[in-house]
Amino acid sequence: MTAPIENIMRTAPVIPVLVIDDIAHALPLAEALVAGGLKVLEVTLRTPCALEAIRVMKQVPGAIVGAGTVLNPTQLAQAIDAGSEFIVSPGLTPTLGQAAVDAGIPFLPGTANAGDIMLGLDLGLSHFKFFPAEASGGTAALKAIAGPFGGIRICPTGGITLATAPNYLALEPVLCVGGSWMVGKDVFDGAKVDTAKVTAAAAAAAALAR
Ligand SMILES: O=C(O)C(=O)C[C@H](O)[C@H](O)COP(=O)(O)O
Repeated sequence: MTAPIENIMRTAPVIPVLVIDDIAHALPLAEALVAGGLKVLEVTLRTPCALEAIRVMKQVPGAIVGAGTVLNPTQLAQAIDAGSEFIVSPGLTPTLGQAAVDAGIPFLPGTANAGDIMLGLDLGLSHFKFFPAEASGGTAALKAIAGPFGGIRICPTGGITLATAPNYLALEPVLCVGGSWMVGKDVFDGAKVDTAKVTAAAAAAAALAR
């Protein structure tokens, strides 16, 4: 069975947010990230091969593969069918939230304000993505928004880098951060992936302290 979302968030300090344009990238990319210590992989449903990429990446020993950019119950069902072990969304709607709760799958919905978090609490959720973290005001906004909600745990995502991640990871409600910085466009050359470069960037991210 799927692990609760808190266990997933505590697995590594950083969740790579991946956009897979070429299915040939899926396996080497997942292997390189896991080799660097980033085992939790979020595959965004932004590309035609995303669901297939989830299936492929799940073959990598140690990888915990989930779907990102899940917008509605239809995509939720597709993501679960592909074997996703957790679900991430950019925002939270009552329909998606209820469907995720009913499915019993670990779920990290996007929130950007107190109302979003209150909707999640009403659904019985306690773990949230804070998105878009930098554009929404960064650590100052996160601290202010999380303030009234004692028990919640947060994964900020959006505009975070290796240099800024520690500022978020130092905050009490933050269990991990999400980001795409460790897989730059420059690691792809046609179907090939510069796995050494990805593993090195992943290792730097995995070494961040919480
Ligand atoms: O697609 C989604 O569901 C999202 O929520 C967006 C991603 O989380 C960000 O695009 C990652 O942020 P960057 O590290 O700034 O690239």
